[in-house]
Amino acid sequence: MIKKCFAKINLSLDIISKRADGYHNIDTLMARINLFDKLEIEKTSDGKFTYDSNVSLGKVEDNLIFKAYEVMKNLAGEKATGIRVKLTKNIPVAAGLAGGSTNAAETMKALNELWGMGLTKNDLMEAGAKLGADIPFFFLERAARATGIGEILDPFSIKTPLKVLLVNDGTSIASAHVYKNTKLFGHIKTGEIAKSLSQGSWEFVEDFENVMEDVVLRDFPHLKAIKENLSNHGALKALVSGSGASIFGIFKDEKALDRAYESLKTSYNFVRKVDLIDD
Ligand SMILES: C[C@@](CO)(OP(=O)(O)O)[C@H](O)COP(=O)(O)OP(=O)(O)OC[C@H]1O[C@@H](n2ccc(N)nc2=O)[C@H](O)[C@@H]1O
Ligand SMILES: Nc1ncnc2c1ncn2[C@@H]1O[C@H](COP(=O)(O)OP(=O)(O)O)[C@@H](O)[C@H]1O
Repeated sequence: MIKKCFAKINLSLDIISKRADGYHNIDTLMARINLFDKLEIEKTSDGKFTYDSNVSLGKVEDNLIFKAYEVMKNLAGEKATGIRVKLTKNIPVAAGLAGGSTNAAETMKALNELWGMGLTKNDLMEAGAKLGADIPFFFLERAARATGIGEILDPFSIKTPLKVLLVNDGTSIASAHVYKNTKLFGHIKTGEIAKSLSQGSWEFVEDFENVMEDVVLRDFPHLKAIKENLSNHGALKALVSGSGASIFGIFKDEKALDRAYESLKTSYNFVRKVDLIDD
């Protein structure tokens, strides 16, 4: 079975409060983009987890695909089998694009089908939330306003034809570091931004904001040039996605997007025109 694991960007991201469990309540607008890892999963009769990938992600036990397998194995009981997994990674890692989370979610979807478990979307969301805050979003398969730790999902449509250029220079950033250091939050008009996007308006694009950006740009100052470059090339808005380090530019005009792409593509590791697929 082959699954496409789509990445996400956060069009806007606010923190609402710090929780007693160390996590944070957030208010964010998330949309999947047409950048994906290819995940191939097949059942085996040896009872083992066998893994192969085009990139090295460290110990297999730390891989979210393996963790998702373990969660599903516990839920599947006697229906569980060994599996062989092949991951072709295209999504930059630790980049604010939720590459690990989307891999985990698609593993869970695949095993639910391969093992005939009959779990509902809600069952999968609940099980996925225990593995990572960003995972439930990938079961929804719609753009969403995410609150709580990211697991409370309110779908919305994006009618504004946003054109997006995504840039990543290879910097990896740990989400926990950024959450811990972000001090100014709680002021983004998330509801108004979502409403305006669902009406096809451009009015609130200038209000897109990510409260984590100050910490990301303070601790990784070389990223400022990417943001500036995107703005100088006509992006209406250039913003860090999630806890970084990917930065996306929002364009209205296709030609400006093309010019920015041509100019930046040789300067950074990863420069890609992407579409939002949840509209
Ligand atoms: C910041 C966001 C925005 O979409 O995305 P990324 O930049 O990682 O893509 C997410 O909240 C990342 O979600 P995810 O990466 O699934 O987080 P988890 O694995 O559950 O948690 C990693 C660490 O981030 C912190 N964390 C995460 C989510 C949250 N609502 N509050 C937190 O404080 C905690 O310190 C936690 O130990
Ligand atoms: N299958 C996976 N793909 C990517 N990263 C993974 C995976 N499994 C575990 N990780 C780990 O998860 C962390 C976060 O990676 P990722 O999900 O790509 O980024 P982000 O949380 O910034 O969106 C990294 O430290 C990475 O090593």
